[in-house]
Amino acid sequence: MSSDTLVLRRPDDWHVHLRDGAMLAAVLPHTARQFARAIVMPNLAPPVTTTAAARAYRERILSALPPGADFQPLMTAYLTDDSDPADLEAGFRAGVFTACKLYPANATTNSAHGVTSIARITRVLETLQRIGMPLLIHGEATAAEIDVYDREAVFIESTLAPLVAAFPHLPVVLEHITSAEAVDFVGATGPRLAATITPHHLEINRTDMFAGGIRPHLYCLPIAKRERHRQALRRAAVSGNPKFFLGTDSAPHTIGAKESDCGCAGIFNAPFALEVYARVFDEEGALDKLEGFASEFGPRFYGLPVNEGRVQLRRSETLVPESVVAGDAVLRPFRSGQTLPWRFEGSV
Ligand SMILES: NC(=O)N[C@@H](CC(=O)O)C(=O)O
Ligand SMILES: [Zn+2]
Ligand SMILES: [Zn+2]
Repeated sequence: MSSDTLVLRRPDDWHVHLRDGAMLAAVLPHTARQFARAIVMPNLAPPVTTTAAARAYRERILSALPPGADFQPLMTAYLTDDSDPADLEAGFRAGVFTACKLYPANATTNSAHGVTSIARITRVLETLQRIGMPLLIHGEATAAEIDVYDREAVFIESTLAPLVAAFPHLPVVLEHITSAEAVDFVGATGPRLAATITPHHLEINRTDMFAGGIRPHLYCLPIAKRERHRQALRRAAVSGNPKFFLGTDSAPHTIGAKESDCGCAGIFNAPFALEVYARVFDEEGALDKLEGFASEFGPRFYGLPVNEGRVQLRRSETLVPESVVAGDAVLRPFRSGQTLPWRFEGSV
């Protein structure tokens, strides 16, 4: 393999929003082109809270796949204060659910039905620990008085640390980490705690959100932090530590919903996700660490086999278009207008 081509075991995306209806049809081909499997977030409106709803959503995803696509959606259950542990267990044992998702109520997009306090879901957590079903967490404290840039660190201290201490055998993924505090906590805690890292949090800091004016397409939650946090995330991603693996958090909203008086949180990065990760690992002199991060550590954590196929990236300039037209919707992809140094070429 020359240094201008990069062949990887087929990667998976361990955190993605595929949405529903016309938006699902528009964004799914981008994820299915680059990834073999994806952990599909359940924050639809209404949210996917039961095995029956997840089964139906999985069918809609499979029906929306382009002909010939080889892609497996891995479904998650949106936890509420009223989640039924017996249904979650049945859905997990039936192979419908891969994991449960904990949104603190009102932490992010479509989280109004989320969990209001961990004490409300004690029986659920006991069940998950007993059956080995992973708990995926949007880790932000939600009290209005907490500064938005501190919400992840406060959540770790006030909620995550006691949770992992109370449930030491529960597999937990702290999703889309954004801070040095998260890197340090995940690194220092036992093997049942892992974290996903997005392409955008590896590339942008909070100042980039205001470069020359407000940049609504760089607004996501948890919000990008100071440069020192971005550097900590980059070190974690390229470290070869299997606790840190790929999760794009591709979260499409229409351009209209982003460029608004009260714009939505979420960055649509699915079309060029691997190209951006490759640029980051290349800049860090760590292209040899990309395969573990993208294709091996996630399956290992979830107890799933790694993919058998291989994909190729080539060092070749790739212009990211200004927009991706998706039926009636127009979406702005992450890094629109930029030229990326890598190109995803598909299976080899
Ligand atoms: N990341 C985001 O900013 N938005 C996500 C929700 C989430 O992952 O928190 C979305 O669904 O739009
Ligand atoms: Zn989230
Ligand atoms: Zn997300």
